[in-house]
Amino acid sequence: MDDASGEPRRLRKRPFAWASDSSGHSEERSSSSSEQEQADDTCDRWEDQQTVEIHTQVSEAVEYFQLREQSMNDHGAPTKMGAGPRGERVVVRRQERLQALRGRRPLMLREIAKQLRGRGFVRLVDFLGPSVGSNLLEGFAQLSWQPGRLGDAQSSDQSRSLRGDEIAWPSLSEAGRFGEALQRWMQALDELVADLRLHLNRPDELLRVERREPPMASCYPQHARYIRHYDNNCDEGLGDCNGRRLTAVYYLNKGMSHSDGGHLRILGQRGIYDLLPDFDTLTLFWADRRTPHEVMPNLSERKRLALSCWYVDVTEAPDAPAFPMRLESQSTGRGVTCEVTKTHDLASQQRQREDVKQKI
Ligand SMILES: O=C(O)CCC(=O)C(=O)O
Ligand SMILES: [Fe+2]
Repeated sequence: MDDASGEPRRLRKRPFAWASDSSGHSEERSSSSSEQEQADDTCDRWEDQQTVEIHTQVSEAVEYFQLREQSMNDHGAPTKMGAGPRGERVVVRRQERLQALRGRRPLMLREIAKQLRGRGFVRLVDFLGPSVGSNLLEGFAQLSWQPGRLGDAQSSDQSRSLRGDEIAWPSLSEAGRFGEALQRWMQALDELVADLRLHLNRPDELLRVERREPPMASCYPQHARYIRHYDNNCDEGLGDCNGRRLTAVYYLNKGMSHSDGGHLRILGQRGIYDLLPDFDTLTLFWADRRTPHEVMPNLSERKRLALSCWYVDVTEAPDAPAFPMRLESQSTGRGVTCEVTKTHDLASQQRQREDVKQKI
């Protein structure tokens, strides 16, 4: 893929360059912001030589399949990083930094952009407040659910053991409190992404992201998991390119603790992070090959509930079933009403998408 400057295609950033100590744990080093930026620059440096490119791609593939094997053999093993003090401390520190910038939106946006660019994900707590979250939660009871499916697999016992969630597509035109809450959520998310476009304006970031898929609700019963995968398995225009650039997942699980499992495990460029899917928390991460991730088994009897949306670069996938997002940034916004999409027939398009979604 050529970049905006018209430079020739070069090697994609290595997706698996996280630092790991000999125990297999990864740790974020505390670093000054200039060191941090230097590290980011290093990540952005490209290799030019063809041989290096081929070698790197082969070892990435091998590494990825080893990771997948590891994921499939985990069988609900307790999480290593998030449950332990180190990984959690890092995630919490980042969150606190963001919290401190609340009410100062321009600074908050810069911090969100920095975290996304630097480690591939960002976690925002107290995204909408308890009443919107509770109305969403209430509405989940009225959705019609169906099994989530892996790319090529039928809904067999084996595929359910790899991906055990149930999914549904709530309509933004739902009546009552649920519909209102959905629209509030969608609007807040669209505004956030629109604002972030100003900070994340590279071609492989949000530059060409103007659309999003219909939101998807997910429900993981006890023991359900989702093995390691990418949400968009596109490699420089090759492979299964669905245009997804940014994944947003908003969680609805009250009173969760690490012993409940169900973490979102992100294999980021700087480490492995287990993120607790707790109530009113939003996680954003790159949907493409920069972010292998998985949902760890839900060890609790309570269902793990979330609402997701994928933001799409249609230049990568012109036929993607995606719709215009609200593009006005909140800072300059004039209160344009959130576009309401009937998800009726979108559900069948979405199902087709789920069928072809490449799972590793
Ligand atoms: O619910 C989550 O934390 C992530 C789910 C996921 O990876 C997906 O639906 O593709
Ligand atoms: Fe995913």
